[in-house]
Amino acid sequence: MTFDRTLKIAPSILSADFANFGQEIQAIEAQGADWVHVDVMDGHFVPNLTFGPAAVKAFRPHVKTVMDVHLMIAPVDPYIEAYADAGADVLTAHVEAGPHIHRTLQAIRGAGMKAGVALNPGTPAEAVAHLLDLTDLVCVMTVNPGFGGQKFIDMTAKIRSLCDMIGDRPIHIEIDGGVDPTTAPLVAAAGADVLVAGSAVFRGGSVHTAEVYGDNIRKIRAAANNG
Ligand SMILES: O=C(CO)[C@@H](O)[C@H](O)COP(=O)(O)O
Ligand SMILES: [Fe+2]
Repeated sequence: MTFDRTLKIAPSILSADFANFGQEIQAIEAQGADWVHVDVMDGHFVPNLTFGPAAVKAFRPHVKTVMDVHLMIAPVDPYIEAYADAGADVLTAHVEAGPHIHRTLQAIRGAGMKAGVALNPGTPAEAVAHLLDLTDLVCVMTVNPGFGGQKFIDMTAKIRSLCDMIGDRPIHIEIDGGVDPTTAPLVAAAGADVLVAGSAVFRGGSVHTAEVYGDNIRKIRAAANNG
């Protein structure tokens, strides 16, 4: 995985058809997705439950781009090897998930993956200030994590602070939650390069009408690039 700052759209398969993940992943990639975002929830760190390492491993052969795994679980450390074995390219843990995020990021890199750190809306940018040498991606949550389809919370001031803090380090800034053609220009202009979008990509389409996914992805990308 090489680093670049061009805008990337990462559809979240949380909004896909849960009976059809393989075809859904193939459809979004054929329609222009740059990364595939996989939301892992444990019913403890967040009040929702999705899938674990065995399911993520089953997604892997379908993902030809980058498998971006967002862990909304606590604790994280006991599962890092399992997600490496499942084939995650990027593994993101929440800074709020435990007291030892520094060790967690070291372990993620040690297991051969890119290390991401996510910030809930209530957590300040400064929480990652001493983690940047261990971090390949900072995920700024623009909803409280747990569900797709929630209303965007404006975090543009936090994104700008992170950009200043990151400087020219090769660290992606990812935005997750409520991204659509209206909100994408705000976060792109503030400095984000990876835009996660679930409902705004899958809305109105299916694996049989995958061109709808393509239209949705193009609209988000065009809005972000023109913003
Ligand atoms: O991590 C999460 C939610 O906790 C996200 O990745 C959502 O899946 C984004 O969904 P939309 O807000 O784009 O519908
Ligand atoms: Fe996510």
